Amino acid sequence: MRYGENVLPARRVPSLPIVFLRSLRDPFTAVLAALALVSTLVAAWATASVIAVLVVVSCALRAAGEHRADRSAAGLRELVASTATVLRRATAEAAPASREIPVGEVVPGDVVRLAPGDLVPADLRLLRATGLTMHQAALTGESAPVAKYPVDEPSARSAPPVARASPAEARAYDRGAQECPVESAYALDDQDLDRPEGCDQDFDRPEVCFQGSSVASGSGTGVVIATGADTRFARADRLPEHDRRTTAFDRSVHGVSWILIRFMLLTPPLVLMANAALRGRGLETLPFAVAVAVGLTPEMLPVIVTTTLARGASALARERRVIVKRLPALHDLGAVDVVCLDKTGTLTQDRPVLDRALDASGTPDDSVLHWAAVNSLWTVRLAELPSADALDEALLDAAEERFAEGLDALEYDAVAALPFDPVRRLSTAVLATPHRLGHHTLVVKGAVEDVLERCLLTDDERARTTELADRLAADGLRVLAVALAERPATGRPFTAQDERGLTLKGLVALRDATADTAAAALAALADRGIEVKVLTGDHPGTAARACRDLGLAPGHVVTAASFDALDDTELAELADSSTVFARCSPAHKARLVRVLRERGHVTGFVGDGVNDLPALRASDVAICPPEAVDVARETADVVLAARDLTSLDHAVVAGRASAAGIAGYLRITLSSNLGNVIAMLTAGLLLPFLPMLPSQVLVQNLCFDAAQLAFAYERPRAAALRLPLALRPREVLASVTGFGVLNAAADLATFAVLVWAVSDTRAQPAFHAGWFTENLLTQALVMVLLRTGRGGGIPTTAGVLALTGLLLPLTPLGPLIGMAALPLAYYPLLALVLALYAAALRRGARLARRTGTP
Ligand SMILES: Nc1ncnc2c1ncn2[C@@H]1O[C@H](COP(=O)(O)OP(=O)(O)OP(=O)(O)O)[C@@H](O)[C@H]1O
Repeated sequence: MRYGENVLPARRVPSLPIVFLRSLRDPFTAVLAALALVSTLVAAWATASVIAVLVVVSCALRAAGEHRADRSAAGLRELVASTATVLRRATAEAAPASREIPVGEVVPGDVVRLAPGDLVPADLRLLRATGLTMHQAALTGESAPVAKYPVDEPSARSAPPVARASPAEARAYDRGAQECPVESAYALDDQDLDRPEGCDQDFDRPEVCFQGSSVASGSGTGVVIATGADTRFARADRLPEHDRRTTAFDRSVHGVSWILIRFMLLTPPLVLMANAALRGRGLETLPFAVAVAVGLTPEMLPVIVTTTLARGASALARERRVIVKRLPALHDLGAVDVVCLDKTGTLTQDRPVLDRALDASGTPDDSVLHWAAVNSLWTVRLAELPSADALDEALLDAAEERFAEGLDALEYDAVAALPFDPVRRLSTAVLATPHRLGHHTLVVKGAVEDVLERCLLTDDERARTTELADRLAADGLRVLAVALAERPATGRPFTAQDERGLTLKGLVALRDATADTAAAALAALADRGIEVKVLTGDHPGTAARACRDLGLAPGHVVTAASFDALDDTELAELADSSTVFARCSPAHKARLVRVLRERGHVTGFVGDGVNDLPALRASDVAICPPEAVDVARETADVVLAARDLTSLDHAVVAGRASAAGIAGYLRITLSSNLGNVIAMLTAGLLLPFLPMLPSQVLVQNLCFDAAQLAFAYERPRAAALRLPLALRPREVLASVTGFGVLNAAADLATFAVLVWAVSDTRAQPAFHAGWFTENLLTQALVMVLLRTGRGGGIPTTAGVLALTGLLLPLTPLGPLIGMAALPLAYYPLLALVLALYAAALRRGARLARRTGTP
């Protein structure tokens, strides 16, 4: 292949060595490496080597897990990858035809068609455009859509953003495919290939659509000028930081990690100072201080997190056909307590059929359908949309059926079109008025309020039409108003300003059935303690009726215009207490999601259209059905199973299972580690010698870490799946501190036993062995008694850990790391301490379950 595959270099799955090197950048690893360095500097070779082993083992495990996860995520992404619509000839003689091809197969010279919601598959120079606006936020950071239009001279940047087709172009539409100058290709000229270098202002070029951007509205046709690594996106050395919001995962797992890292960094100086002040010890305690800090680290956290999430995601894909594209999103799904959904295409099928066409007085009138269909036909044709949107398609189907001449009844000489745009909620076609030379007819259709606002009507007429539309909407119908206007032909391009002083023609009402699985899905979400909110661009009446039909009480429906004046705090309150929000623009939907998140809700958003894009980006978890437009699928973290909204419930359950696994691991590891650290510090100050040698602390750590890998294979209990599971660092740490203190009490009781049993406190090796054994036994107990799930072989693993604790000091390895056999009298007393500890742990775990503490 001459140009290679059209894939961004960054999109390729990184190789194992690269993933390994990347895992070294983990903050825990960095701190461990720093501690190993400190140990090396003071020639504490044993400590340094054990830490190095810990680092290598945890990084290798993590890299293997991540590499597997990356590969399977790439495989899963592939399943929902977007395609591009190109014009190609099958053979050199054949006529060019429009076809969908994988984005990777796009080559320079291909002619690509763009429609709302499409991702730009490569860098394109526009040949034609109609009302085309692009989201370029990924390239420029600018969130408002920018207009794109072809210019004769690529350098002529002052051309206005027109939404116009020349009459010749319009008439030639049907011949367009035959005339299109393609082979697989369009003859690229030097100017195309001479792409300007370097400066970001390239992105301002109106005639070029850049890979990395997506179509906000309108349509266009362009020739590919660069693919893969040659695109401006791939070559840009400075792109704006992708402002991915901080998600629930960042706040919980990362939040806990950073608190721990601060503790780890503080521990060595504190241990040194305390030992110096109270025991007069000097730098010789440094290896011990380092070991204590290492003892606090949950080294396996990244491994457990990656493995748990990757296993959850691949099971979800296999069993439920739900694709999780960004692994931490699975954890976030478990924490979601509010799900916002758009209505059309998510709760309804988005396969509307015409119900009736009425004039302004409510009398059936086929001419209203005629003009609505004329608008649909010409906005779709002139905009060269690869496919009509569902409302337009329904109107065209109805017209074909209703009028004897079928679609021929709609043939006019069309001049221009302003395609539908979810912000304006209108579409306009401009026709050469038949038999009136020099006059144009504007045919406007759209949301009732927006069309009426542009019509010449008395207050009475306006009120009557609004009432009629409300009645139709309350019946669950989707209502569009149709209006006309005649204008003298001026030769200047048509703009939105021309849609004024219209004459109302009437209303068309369409029926859209609710999605088959929507009612069951809403009930399942409510059962799981998730609040559902509907955010739609549609009429409040239609939205309320659809919700009622699905068993969701709409309450008072809030319209977007009514909350524009509210500040964020007021809106957050309103958003919290209301269920349905109608007439929302894309920005309204995003604002609602944002204020809900700022109020502390973990918010998922399910949407399928371009109008949902800002809200998808603003949410904690962006979710879409597989039929969603390209850019929604690209933005989404989770793509649901085809036509099955109940798969959202399965995804939530899988999310809660992973979050519960991670929470369980954190509680067990951290409480155990914290207990050990508190006990060691206290004992260190009371004893004339170190309570454990650094190498012993680290070996014990290694054994515990290895045992904990079992947590990645645990299944949660049903109780853990009942409610949203948000890990809040403060709550996690409070519960960890409680169990940690309990653990430290058991350790210190053992310390007392040891002082008694190993009567000669100078018999350090026996003392160390006693404490080593007790530590691993208490850790085994914690694993069994504090776990929140089932399976995963935890009891067996805990058994092996306990045996290691009992037997290791007796093996040749014992003396090697400074341990000796213990007197037999120690064991019954140790059993007593453990029994008391187990009883206290049970009570604590019951209490934590009752109070819902993680
Ligand atoms: N092709 C179209 N031509 C003219 N008007 C349209 C067209 N499509 C939608 N509308 C009008 O614009 C309104 C808003 O459309 P938008 O696509 O933003 O949301 P929606 O499809 O109604 O609902 P949701 O936000 O739930 O997907 C619609 O309710 C309808 O009145």
